[in-house]
Amino acid sequence: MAGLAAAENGIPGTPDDHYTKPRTVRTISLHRPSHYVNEDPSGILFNRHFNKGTAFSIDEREHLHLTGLLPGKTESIELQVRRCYRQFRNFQSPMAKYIYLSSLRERSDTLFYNLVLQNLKETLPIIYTPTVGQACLEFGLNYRAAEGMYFDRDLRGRIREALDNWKPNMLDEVSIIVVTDGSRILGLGDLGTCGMGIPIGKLSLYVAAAGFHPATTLPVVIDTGTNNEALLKDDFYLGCRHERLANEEYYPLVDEFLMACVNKWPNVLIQFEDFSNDHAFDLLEKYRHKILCFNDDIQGTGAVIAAGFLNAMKLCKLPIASHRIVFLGAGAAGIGVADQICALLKLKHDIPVEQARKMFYMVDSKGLITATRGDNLASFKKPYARHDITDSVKDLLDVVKKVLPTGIIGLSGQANAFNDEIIDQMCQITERPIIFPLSNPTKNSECTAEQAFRISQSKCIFASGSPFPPVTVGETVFHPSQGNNMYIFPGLGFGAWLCRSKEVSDGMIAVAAASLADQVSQDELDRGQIYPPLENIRDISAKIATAVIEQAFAEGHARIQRPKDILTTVQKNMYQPSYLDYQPAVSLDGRIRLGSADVRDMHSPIDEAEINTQGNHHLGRQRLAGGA
Ligand SMILES: NC(=O)C1=CN([C@@H]2O[C@H](COP(=O)(O)OP(=O)(O)OC[C@H]3O[C@@H](n4cnc5c(N)ncnc54)[C@H](OP(=O)(O)O)[C@@H]3O)[C@@H](O)[C@H]2O)C=CC1
Ligand SMILES: CC(=O)C(=O)O
Ligand SMILES: [Mg+2]
Repeated sequence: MAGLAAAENGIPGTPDDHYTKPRTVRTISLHRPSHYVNEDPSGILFNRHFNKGTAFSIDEREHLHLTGLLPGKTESIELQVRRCYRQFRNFQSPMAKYIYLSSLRERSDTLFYNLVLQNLKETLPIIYTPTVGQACLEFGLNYRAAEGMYFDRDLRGRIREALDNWKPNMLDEVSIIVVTDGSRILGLGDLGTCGMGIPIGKLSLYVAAAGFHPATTLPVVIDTGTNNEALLKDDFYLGCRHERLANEEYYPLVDEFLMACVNKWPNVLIQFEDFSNDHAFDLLEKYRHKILCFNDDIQGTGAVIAAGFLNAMKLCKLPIASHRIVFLGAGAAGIGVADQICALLKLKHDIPVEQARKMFYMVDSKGLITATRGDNLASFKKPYARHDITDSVKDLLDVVKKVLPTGIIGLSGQANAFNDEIIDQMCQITERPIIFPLSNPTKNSECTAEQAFRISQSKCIFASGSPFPPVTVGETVFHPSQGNNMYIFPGLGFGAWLCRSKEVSDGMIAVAAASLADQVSQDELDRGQIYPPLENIRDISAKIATAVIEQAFAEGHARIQRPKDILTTVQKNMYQPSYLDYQPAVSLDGRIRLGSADVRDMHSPIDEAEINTQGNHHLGRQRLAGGA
């Protein structure tokens, strides 16, 4: 107790001191335990960022006034994780597992992220696609605890004020926001406020895969209504009960939200997620050069699939110019992917964008997109309208027969659209067809991995949006690749945020894609893998973040001093889920001192902030100090 008080009172560095001696850093770990000691002794047991549960040592229990509140045995985190894993395994259904993991995250993010990172293969399909889709569908029914923030038209004019309520940790700092309006959740359509599961899930990946600190993440739903009749009639639906706002009300609400966020947290990265394409492209265009933001469905997906496609082309062994690719789905993701493939071919092979575009044949709900189709084409589709085909082709099989593609990419949300006949047709056209059914969740996938490998006699080069189990054909077991934006957005976002980039530029996205593509070894390629193993996601993200930061410097967007070794700096700044040590000041002092402040912001007000170079539990702290 005395030790904690001493730490609180001055060593090493009071808030004032911080500004004059920027290389000493104070962290929340010094502030918060004493807060609990002084004001709410047992509160630390209920704070997800600080709770250690049975891992509190006897000394800590004394210091923190927890004596008697826990069973006598002090446990290691390893044992705690083993128990959690057993509990996790005991739940039978994916939804029960999802609810269990959500409650674990509410109890202790350290335990949650240890469990997730040690068991990625089992936990990712629960916290992310496909189970997160079901969690969204059941969001109202399963709602348990407040998480994230909601903004609706009744808050117009007061959003900035409402943001001040976001102090889940008494820490007034947010580094990353994932925001949706719930209008296109995975391939499940308009789920209104139930879409909150997606920002929560994506942010869990930002922490697990890239190392954002969980206490600085904020999931948001802008509740602009829903046109989902079933939800509007559902007693448990938690959103506003009105149809979706017309643009006159919609845009001012979203604009106010974005401006309020940037005003409150000038360094924040904002990721747009699952906005329907009538707003997604416009919002991105309006804000991409003004604030640090990107749209994951358009740009993140684009980069991931471009990387996988580049590797798939290596396996096909066809000249690049001979590829013809049919897209089923010409929405946010379809167009985003086509754009990023063009960008990557330019970067890696110097192929002009206009030439690369000619590879693509886009099919939407009305059929093949041609310049003469006669409908009012959305502006984002126009660059891909075919000028060389004038007849109307509606059916996908007919498109395949006409175009004779070397690959088909599904981003339509239409389950089973790649039926046996279509896959068979692809196999007659080319030796190794590229088959990417990328729609999520699993039940919306355009085909299954089993179908694709069976019908193509394992010749296809396959990637799906949601994970499929291994497929055995004859004696051989194939491990289907997962082409999901989760490979890119954590590293892209972390790199952009860490170097305090002014924007997420096209160049930064292209190098992120190139970095991902380059991380697949020849051995993995030979086994048909077009993405690196997901188990290495932290290393993958660190390398992507490094490439992104290099590019941000090259383009003049970065606003920190250039670190000597960018990869090391990235790695040092990644949150590691380990417990804080709540010992008296002497040991705290040793643990928190900043080794070398090689990442420093160069302008006010950020220039007062430490970007921590020890990673782990330390947060940017200018707000803590009551600063700017
Ligand atoms: N693997 C991954 O990482 C990602 C996967 N996705 C998945 O991609 C899917 C689409 O997402 P997104 O692009 O944002 O959605 P959009 O609504 O923007 O686009 C959907 C597209 O599919 C077309 N479409 C709908 N029904 C049919 C049909 N019956 N036949 C042919 N085309 C059809 C639409 O046509 P029209 O334009 O005429 O309406 C539209 O072009 C979702 O399932 C989503 O989960 C998305 C992002 C990332
Ligand atoms: C993965 C993703 O972002 C989507 O399906 O929308
Ligand atoms: Mg999405």
